[in-house]
Amino acid sequence: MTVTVRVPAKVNVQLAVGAVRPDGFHDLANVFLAVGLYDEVTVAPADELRVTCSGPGADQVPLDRSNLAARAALALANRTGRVPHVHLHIAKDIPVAGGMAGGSADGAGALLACDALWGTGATRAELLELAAALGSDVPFSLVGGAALGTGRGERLRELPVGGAFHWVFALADGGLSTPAVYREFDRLAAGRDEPVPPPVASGALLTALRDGDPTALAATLGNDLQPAALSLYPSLADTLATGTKAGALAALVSGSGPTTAFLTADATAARTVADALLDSGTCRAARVAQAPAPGATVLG
Ligand SMILES: C[C@](O)(CO)[C@H](O)COP(=O)(O)OP(=O)(O)OC[C@H]1O[C@@H](n2ccc(N)nc2=O)[C@H](O)[C@@H]1O
Ligand SMILES: Nc1ncnc2c1ncn2[C@@H]1O[C@H](COP(=O)(O)OP(=O)(O)OP(=O)(O)O)[C@@H](O)[C@H]1O
Repeated sequence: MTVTVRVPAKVNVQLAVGAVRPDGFHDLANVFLAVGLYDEVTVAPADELRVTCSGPGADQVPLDRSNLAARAALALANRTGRVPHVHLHIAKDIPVAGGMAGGSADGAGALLACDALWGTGATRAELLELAAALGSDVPFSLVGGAALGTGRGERLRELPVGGAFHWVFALADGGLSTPAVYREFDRLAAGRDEPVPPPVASGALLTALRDGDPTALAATLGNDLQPAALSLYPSLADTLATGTKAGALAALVSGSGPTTAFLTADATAARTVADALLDSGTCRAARVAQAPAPGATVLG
């Protein structure tokens, strides 16, 4: 028997970052939106725990026990008294180290797939607690749709979304390390006179999401990690400018980057922006995707 779970990528439509906490994490007001780019995690019984990976960037994904899918299987087995002898296969389509929660998606996918394979009977709350222990973005990968994440981003309140949003994602060469981007955020903050304000979700942004209004959403998008990502990867500014010139309603760095995200008015505008980004040579690839997308889902 095998179980396959499909899990979406995310873009942060608002990422408000507070000061660094004593535990090294930052308090966030993190408005997640799941987008229609997916990894698939397939689990099957095996003689020992084994991870394989295929798809773009698969060579950069660790196949040992540091892989988030492996860690998820081990955590669930430990919690429910199972032996974690499974083969996990990850079919990657979410850019690796791209700021779109690819590893988190695989962690959430493996949790749900192993849960279904083993019939653990774990509750949704237990799966969410295990997910939060794996990483700040992992609970959202389970939930999908749109949600406000507080704390380090792991405490979720699901949000209503009133329509489809059309996005383009420009994939960059190489990746950015999430801890390095947060460290750069701290370095830039230390150079300013005012302390970092507490992170607060924008009411106007939540209304724009609820109304399914891309123009209003474009006016309220924001990513406090963007200056840090641009500082570490300055040429992203050219990619952002190219998409804006091609008619995107708004352009921003996705999470910790280096993927850049472009909100467009409709599917036609999305295609135009994607073509312009590709022609410009300011990115490695451009992908069109709709949001919101459902969270981790067992297929078949
Ligand atoms: C940038 C985002 O993707 C936006 O959704 C997330 O905040 C990062 O989430 P993630 O990759 O799941 O991060 P984790 O695996 O929990 O943490 C990795 C590292 O990122 C930094 N980190 C992460 C989340 C947070 N609220 N504050 C942080 O400072 C810490 O250095 C931490 O050691
Ligand atoms: N299943 C996995 N898929 C991809 N990377 C993984 C996985 N498990 C562990 N990693 C490690 O995590 C690092 C970050 O990869 P990931 O694709 O999750 O980045 P990201 O999308 O920028 O993350 P986030 O948006 O959550 O900050 C990789 O460089 C890799 O070493």
